[in-house]
Amino acid sequence: MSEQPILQVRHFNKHFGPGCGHCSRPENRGLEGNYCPVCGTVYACDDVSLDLYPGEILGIVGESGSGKSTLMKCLYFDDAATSGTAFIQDEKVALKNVFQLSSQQKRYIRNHLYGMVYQNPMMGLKMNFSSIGNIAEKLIAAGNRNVQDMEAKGKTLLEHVQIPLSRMKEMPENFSGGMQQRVQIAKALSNNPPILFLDEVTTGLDLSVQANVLDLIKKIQREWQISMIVVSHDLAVIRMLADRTLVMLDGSVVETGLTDQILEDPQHAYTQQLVYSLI
Ligand SMILES: Nc1ncnc2c1ncn2[C@@H]1O[C@H](COP(=O)(O)OP(=O)(O)OP(=O)(O)O)[C@@H](O)[C@H]1O
Repeated sequence: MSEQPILQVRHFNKHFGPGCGHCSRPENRGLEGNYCPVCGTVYACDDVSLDLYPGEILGIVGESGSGKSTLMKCLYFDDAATSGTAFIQDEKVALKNVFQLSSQQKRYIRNHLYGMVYQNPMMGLKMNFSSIGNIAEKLIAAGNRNVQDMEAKGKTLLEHVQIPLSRMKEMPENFSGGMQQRVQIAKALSNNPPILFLDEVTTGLDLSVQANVLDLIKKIQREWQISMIVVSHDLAVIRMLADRTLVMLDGSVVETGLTDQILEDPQHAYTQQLVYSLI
């Protein structure tokens, strides 16, 4: 791929705990899974590097506890990275390690460059605001002030994610799980972000609803050319969406490549297990 990545992460670490003589040297960690048996420090993400290219969907797959959500949370600044670098291709923050920016600069990135869709809609939506009010909230954070413009934009987005406009004044708490996810997606798209994170967005939904949300994500990617990172424990979801895939196990990346290539010729024993479970 010749283009520059829109997001480049290098040697990212997120550890929970103080570390000790037994585990603090990477070459001699002696971990059990992802934690130190001596001091209990959890190495949730350990030396993770990735590139996200313009307009692609990068899938991150791994079992529960492999560190996928921790990676998303730190990239989205819901949590602080322990160490490592992340660079975004944007004139305001170019060449700056975004993990080390001020909270004001991080807010700029969240409001203008990032969208996030959480597994739990309660984390991404204000359940006691109307659906269109949720979108307006994000638009206001991104600097919009014109009420008519915001209403027009909110309606367009809700239509785009197939929420009937007759229900736009309703609170998401009245909606089904699939509808809540679609409102979350509309909200996440409202600031036209070049980068969208989707963390287990179909987990817990019925299969038919899941298929509907996955189709919507594919449609958005095709039409808007947004770069996306899609996290799932389910390789079938990643297979449907991702151009390239990164496989995580116990906080580390064990395999990365084109999704088709990983599905056809998995190299790591854990990836082989994941692929064979699809058959
Ligand atoms: N605040 C925390 N304190 C201590 N350990 C944590 C904390 N948050 C996450 N962990 C640990 O970090 C590891 C990675 O968790 P993470 O939630 O990122 O995994 P995951 O792959 O997203 O799995 P799941 O989808 O089940 O959340 C786990 O061992 C988890 O217990």
